[in-house]
Amino acid sequence: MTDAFQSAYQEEERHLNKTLHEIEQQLERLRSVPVYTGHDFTEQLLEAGREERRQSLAKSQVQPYFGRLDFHENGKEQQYALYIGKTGFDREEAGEYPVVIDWRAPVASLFYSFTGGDEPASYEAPEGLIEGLVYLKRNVMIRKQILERVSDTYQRGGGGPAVTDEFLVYRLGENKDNKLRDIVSTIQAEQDKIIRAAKNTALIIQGVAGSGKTTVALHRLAFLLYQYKEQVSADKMIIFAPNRMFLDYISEVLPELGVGDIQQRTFTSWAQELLDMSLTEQEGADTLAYWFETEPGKGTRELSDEISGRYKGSISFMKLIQRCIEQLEHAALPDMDFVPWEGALLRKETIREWYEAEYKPYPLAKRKERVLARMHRWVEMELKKSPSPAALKERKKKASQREKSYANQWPKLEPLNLYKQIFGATKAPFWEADMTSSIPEATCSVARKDLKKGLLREEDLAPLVYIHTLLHEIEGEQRFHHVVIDEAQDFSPFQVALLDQFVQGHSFTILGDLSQGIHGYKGVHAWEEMSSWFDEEHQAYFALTRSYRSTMEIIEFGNMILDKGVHSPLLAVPVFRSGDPVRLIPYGNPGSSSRVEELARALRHLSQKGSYRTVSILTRTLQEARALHAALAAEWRDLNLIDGSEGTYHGGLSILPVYLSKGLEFDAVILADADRRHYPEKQWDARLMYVGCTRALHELWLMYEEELPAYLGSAAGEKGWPAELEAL
Ligand SMILES: Nc1ncnc2c1ncn2[C@@H]1O[C@H](COP(=O)(O)OP(=O)(O)OP(=O)(O)O)[C@@H](O)[C@H]1O
Repeated sequence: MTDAFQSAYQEEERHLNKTLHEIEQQLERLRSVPVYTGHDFTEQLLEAGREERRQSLAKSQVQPYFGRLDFHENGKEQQYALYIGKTGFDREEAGEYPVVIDWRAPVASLFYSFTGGDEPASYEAPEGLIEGLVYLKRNVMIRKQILERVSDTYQRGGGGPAVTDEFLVYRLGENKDNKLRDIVSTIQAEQDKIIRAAKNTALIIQGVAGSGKTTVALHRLAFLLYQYKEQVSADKMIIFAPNRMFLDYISEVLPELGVGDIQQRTFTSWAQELLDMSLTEQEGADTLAYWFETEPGKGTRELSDEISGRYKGSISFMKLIQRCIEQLEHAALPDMDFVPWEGALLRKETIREWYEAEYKPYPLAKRKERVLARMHRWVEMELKKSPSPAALKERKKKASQREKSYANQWPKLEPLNLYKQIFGATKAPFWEADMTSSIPEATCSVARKDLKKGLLREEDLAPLVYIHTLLHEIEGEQRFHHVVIDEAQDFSPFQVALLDQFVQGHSFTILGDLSQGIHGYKGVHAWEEMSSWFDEEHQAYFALTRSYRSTMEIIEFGNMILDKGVHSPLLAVPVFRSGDPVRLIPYGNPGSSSRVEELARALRHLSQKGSYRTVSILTRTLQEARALHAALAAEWRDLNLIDGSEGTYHGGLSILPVYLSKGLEFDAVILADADRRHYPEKQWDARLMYVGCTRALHELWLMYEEELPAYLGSAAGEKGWPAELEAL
């Protein structure tokens, strides 16, 4: 330990003790106030405030802060050491700065945006731009009140490189369990810009695998809740993610950041709830099986824009639906007078006047409701003119029947029914026949058959919800303050445009990676397909190119697949963290007779190695994952098979098909059957291979039969088993 380091450590230890003492004193004072349980509203509010502080201080007591920035603001007499933590708290007596500053506060942005250099640094405060000089940037790692590590990334006049990544590299080298974690202590400048971007913008973030997209989006939610507390509330924010297991995987980050109540859904479950209908569980599984469970040697199916998922997800289909509903609005009103009984007449011109002028601003279902209600009121007024009780009774009866039959003349305003009409699965009398002629014939005939059988697909949900919104109003409680879409490359432009109707101020965080777009049969192939929906001034595009998940060796290997297989220019820039070489191991090692035995051998080795907590075998298909799991289950009772139906990710040892591994990460990955037969040289197969390889944090082994795909030909990996296993 150098002297400088020792004195820094001692200084921080003293500061930590002082801070813990301050927290303890504040907590003691709060605890000494008896808890108020009475009915006085003001007292109740005060009690709620005290309880909030008690909880937040109790949290701070475990790890009060993680960073320090010494800053000399222009015009101030002296520099201050600003300590930054997950939650801030003030001194009880007035002071220049709080004891700990919340990481989301404007001044804390300096801690993230400052990347070294002796020039003045600045941050945007509510009162304007604040400038000054940074003297020290320090990471302080405290676990359970114990100071474990002090690491300076910048010291004014320190000579060496402006900012080193030593602390970041240390954090990235840790092993991972079954949950994604917060990164407040090491947020990077390019990530911080996204987290702090203005609320009312549709942010589209293209980020390479492992660039922190998911993590950054979650931190952004915590930031928006802090920065715009008056305008947004957690229960009005929603995260859309691909499946329930992924939602479970990311479920710890927000609570770690002190944020609760944010809705986390799949698009399917949200849409089904809104429509009050359900798809069969089987539908999702069938779609995945159709696209991914192909025979070895065949590779993924060919894609084109004629594919029904692509068409049904397009803005042109959305516009077609809009035109159909507009025509329906023109044609919906029955073209007839209303005669509740002989001798009484409500002229069609009068009814049309209500429908087309007075109720025009309302959506169709409401217009219909209003017209019928007004007609009923008119009937009641007319009934009052009845000459006798007997006539009144007779007229009432007739009027009621005729009101019913008049209402039946209106079209059924029911989304599924109208949707069927669009594809000709039932008669479509309310719009012109050529209205739907632009739907590709293949899409139309498949949809017609499906709908006649009562089969709905995931791709039908956005159109159905859209029809629902055109017919009915979007209720206040259905609106969002902010929407996050993770894995957005698998979303359609239609889905985004639909959600735009539900969110205020185009407030979106849309994140994904085109190179990982393995669901090309429904997702976007270029971000312009989505961004074109938003006006220039309502959108911003960010590209994250640094990858934090994997070692340099794995990232470089992934880049080769991107370049030669996916043909993507979006290569990843590694953080300088070196590890073991990527291994390329052909099956057929002498002494080992089968593929299963060799995969077992690899799993045995990696699961016993070091302190890896998560190791996975990725297969090309679910069928292969099932068979392998059955073969290995006797040796590993705790080996999890992930088949897409589960709601929880358990970590530990897993076997899963590669297409279900998206978004997850593992300390070590064994990519089974990484050969040409399983991954032919097609762009979509190369994407699957890319997704699989980029799941690994520290170690990646590819095992294969015969030949590797050509794009791995010049692979910068090491061939064969590691020396210690080779010798066995
Ligand atoms: N600034 C950072 N400091 C420390 N760790 C980071 C940082 N940014 C990202 N990470 C880590 O990198 C890993 C990848 O993050 P995340 O899953 O959010 O990336 P992603 O871009 O969504 O990945 P993918 O698209 O491959 O699923 C996680 O383990 C995350 O904790």
